[in-house]
Amino acid sequence: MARQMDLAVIGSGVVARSVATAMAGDGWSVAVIDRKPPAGTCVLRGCDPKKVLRDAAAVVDRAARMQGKGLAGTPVVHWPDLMAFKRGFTDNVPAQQEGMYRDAGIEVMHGTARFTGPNELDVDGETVTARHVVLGVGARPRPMDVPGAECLIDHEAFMELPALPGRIVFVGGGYIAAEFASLAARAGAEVTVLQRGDRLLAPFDPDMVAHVSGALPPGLTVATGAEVTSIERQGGVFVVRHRIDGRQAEVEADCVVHAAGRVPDLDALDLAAGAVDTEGGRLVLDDRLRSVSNETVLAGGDAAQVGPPLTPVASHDADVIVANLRGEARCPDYGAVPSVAFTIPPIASVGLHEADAGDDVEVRGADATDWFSARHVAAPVLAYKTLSDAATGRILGAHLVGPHADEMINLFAVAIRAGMTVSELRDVMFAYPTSGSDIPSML
Ligand SMILES: Cc1cc2nc3c(=O)[nH]c(=O)nc-3n(C[C@H](O)[C@H](O)[C@H](O)COP(=O)(O)OP(=O)(O)OC[C@H]3O[C@@H](n4cnc5c(N)ncnc54)[C@H](O)[C@@H]3O)c2cc1C
Ligand SMILES: NC(=O)c1ccc[n+]([C@@H]2O[C@H](COP(=O)([O-])OP(=O)(O)OC[C@H]3O[C@@H](n4cnc5c(N)ncnc54)[C@H](O)[C@@H]3O)[C@@H](O)[C@H]2O)c1
Repeated sequence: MARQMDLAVIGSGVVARSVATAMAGDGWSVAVIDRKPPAGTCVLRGCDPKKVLRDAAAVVDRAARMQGKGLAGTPVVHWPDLMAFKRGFTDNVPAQQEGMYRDAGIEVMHGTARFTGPNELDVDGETVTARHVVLGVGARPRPMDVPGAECLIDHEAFMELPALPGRIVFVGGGYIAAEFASLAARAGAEVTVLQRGDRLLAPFDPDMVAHVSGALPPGLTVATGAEVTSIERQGGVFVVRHRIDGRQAEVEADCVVHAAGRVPDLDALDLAAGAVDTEGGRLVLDDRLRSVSNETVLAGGDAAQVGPPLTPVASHDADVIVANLRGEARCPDYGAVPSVAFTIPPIASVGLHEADAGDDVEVRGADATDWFSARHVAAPVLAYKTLSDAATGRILGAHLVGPHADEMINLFAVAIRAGMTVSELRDVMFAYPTSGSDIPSML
């Protein structure tokens, strides 16, 4: 006997939770289906646990910088204790989420969902029919076609390691490599990042990235233009071979981590059976996040990757999906999505990039490492770049690196969303001495 629902949501992350609770609140019958314990990537396997590890490593970094400046004795990361502390933020969450769903009258199904018809799903042998299906299935590590790829562990396994390996290689040079390498090096590992591209952190301003690359801690080596060609297990050690500057090189490691990008996790869904079109491994969606071939199916977040695969985007997509399920006609707006890579120091970005700016855009930027905000914490880097419309003064973009860049970027996001001009933002009184009080000098 099939379960008949108004809405089946596949996934239980940011997209799924928001859509499911909103529609259940409207009186719809809703099922949330996940093959993993509910709560999704950000809370259980991504942003939150990563930030716990990273912020502990940042304490070590800050203390090390202050040696001889009033602090003596550097703290060390005790990995097993840090893991236990991290688990305090994750272990209870699935049960809490199940309780929350139950209280909201939402059915939680554990299993892998796949389409068996345009409005019908199979969930490990159980049939669910639904007027609408929302795909909040997220992303998975991009399959790597190199010999020995099975030796790679992913970020999830990395965050479960009982002990920090002595030597770690990260394959890739984006968010995951930069953040995890940064924290692992501060935690005491010898870390190598093998990045195929010509710099770390391609989505960020190249000048800000250069500051991050120039402030790498001891124990962290970044090789750019390095394409991994094979990984070989030799006893308990891995040999990671790569091509760099036209020659072959190799590096040994105790652990090799996949950080080479994530793709929408669509394979298990049998989308053809659901009449849901894909192209090149991506869903084909209209401007309201509906499948072009089956309008009763909508998708958002990392599964859709219409906007950048970030939590605030997943949350925004969920709002758009809810509006469209309610019969409104809403399109997503990805203008001014703030983004932070929680490297040590953090790097942040919002809005227009210099590379995309025309002649009518004013760009101001500087190395501000000699400002008080950096000097009083012995920070090795503080730099900024701001962009504004030359004619109207409207703020269009901001790119930051250094202490509190991760928080400051939100102030710029507010200014851009609110359509503020340079003179309006300069007029704001910021509490002093805070990093926010540097903002008028950045404009
Ligand atoms: C290591 C890491 C760190 C990150 N840090 C940040 C950060 O600091 N800031 C930020 O903004 N973003 C960060 N992100 C990105 C952010 O986590 C994602 O953009 C966000 O979680 C996407 O949410 P979602 O709802 O689209 O999917 P997810 O939260 O990934 O949910 C998808 C769920 O669908 C389930 N699923 C998939 N297929 C099926 C199926 N066929 N049947 C049943 N269930 C299925 C999966 O088990 C999963 O639980 C990070 C990502 C990673 C990997
Ligand atoms: N702080 C955050 O917001 C945060 C943190 C972690 C992850 N994320 C999200 O998760 C997504 C996935 O992260 P990611 O770091 O895996 O991907 P990414 O897309 O950020 O970076 C992948 C990098 O791997 C490199 N690469 C690909 N194949 C390679 C190979 N064979 N050899 C060497 N390098 C190779 C690419 O050049 C690219 O720079 C990101 O796009 C991001 O949106 C966000």
